[in-house]
Amino acid sequence: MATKKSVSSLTEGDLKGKRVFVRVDLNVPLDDSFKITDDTRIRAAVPTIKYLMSSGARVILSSHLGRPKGVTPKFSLKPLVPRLSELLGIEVKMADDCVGPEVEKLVAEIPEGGVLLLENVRFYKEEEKNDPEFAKKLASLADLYVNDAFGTAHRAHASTEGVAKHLKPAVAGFLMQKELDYLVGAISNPKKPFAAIVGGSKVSSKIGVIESLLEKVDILVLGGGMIFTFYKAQGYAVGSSLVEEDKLDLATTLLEKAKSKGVSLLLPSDVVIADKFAADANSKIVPASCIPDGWMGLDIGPDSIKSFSETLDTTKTVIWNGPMGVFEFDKFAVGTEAIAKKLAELSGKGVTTIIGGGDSVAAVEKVGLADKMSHISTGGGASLELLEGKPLPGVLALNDA
Ligand SMILES: Nc1ncnc2c1ncn2[C@@H]1O[C@H](COP(=O)(O)OP(=O)(O)O)[C@@H](O)[C@H]1O
Ligand SMILES: O=C(OP(=O)(O)O)[C@H](O)COP(=O)(O)O
Repeated sequence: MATKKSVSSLTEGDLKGKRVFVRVDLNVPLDDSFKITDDTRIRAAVPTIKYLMSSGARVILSSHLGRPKGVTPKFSLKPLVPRLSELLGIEVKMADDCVGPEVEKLVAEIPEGGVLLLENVRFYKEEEKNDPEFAKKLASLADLYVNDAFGTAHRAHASTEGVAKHLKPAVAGFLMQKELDYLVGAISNPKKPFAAIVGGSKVSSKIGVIESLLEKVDILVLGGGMIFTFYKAQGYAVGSSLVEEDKLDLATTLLEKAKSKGVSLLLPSDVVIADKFAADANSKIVPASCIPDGWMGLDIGPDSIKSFSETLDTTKTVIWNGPMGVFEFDKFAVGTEAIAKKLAELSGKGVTTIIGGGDSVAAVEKVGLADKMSHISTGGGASLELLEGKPLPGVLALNDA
């Protein structure tokens, strides 16, 4: 992807008094009483908004929340207003809609440096359809466009893609820029040795990532549920571990590919097995090659942690996507937590550590090490697509630098 124009290239002269449509990803988790349980994405959106505010722009914020089918009060963005106001240090106004005369009136009232949050853009089915007329309506609210919604950049929707065709300039926000710098920049031009750690439940959901990373890394460490498909392909006994029977040939091909490319591929040498898929399951540690019938592997074992750690000690860049085990159960979170701690330690020694979204981020946050990493992505699906080498529609639509 060509380098895109950044909001940082816009001066006060470009922004003062201008209406700026800013697509952010405020898709944060809310509990049953609409309390925000993780505000990371709101905090991540702040630098761009503050930059625009301090340049005297009139800021129109647009986001989705969840996957509503039509207007659904429980997916309203209203519960986010207090936290957003607190972080920005001003009273953020909220519109009940995202297009139409009422919204136009509220937009006209935004003072220089003020912020208006539009209601959930997915209340309109036209958003996900990238309907050109709807995109035009959104665009008609503003003079220029900033896309800072990295988490939604893999979607070609009206507010992430269509709207960019109608507003000039259409630029990347600071968060978008940072995500691209790390997930594209650091990976296409890494300090070597460069290692990738890929885990998670299934090999089928990570094929594209593994294949793409095999072209770039020196070391590939595999963990999580996907390893059992690799073991079974090698003829090991896997008990009742998670196996994708239709991906056995693929696993063999990936192992061969790693070999032919000179990539050092590490699978765990021992695993923690359980007699049922439950937090209170009985567990024991066994060599990875002999899991008894009726038992399933739910984490990597201590020898694997040791050898993975020793290998990671030799690296200068590490990217991690997907947990090493069922980290949601404390008993099987040890491997994932050990990797998180290892990466935090390596960051302190100058190694670039990138956490590529999804559950690995949740795992790093669970152990309180998020601020120790070089970069933690705010996008699960988006970071996976980037790592697979796919261009993101929300980025493609922006003006070239
Ligand atoms: N050995 C395992 N058996 C079954 N599920 C596993 C195992 N290891 C990890 N998982 C599960 O994988 C899930 C995350 O997988 P995935 O969605 O592919 O990762 P990510 O969200 O990081 O991309 C977690 O819910 C975790 O419990
Ligand atoms: O939370 C999101 O994606 P993610 O869970 O893959 O990080 C984004 O807000 C995109 O949401 P979507 O997958 O409903 O388009």
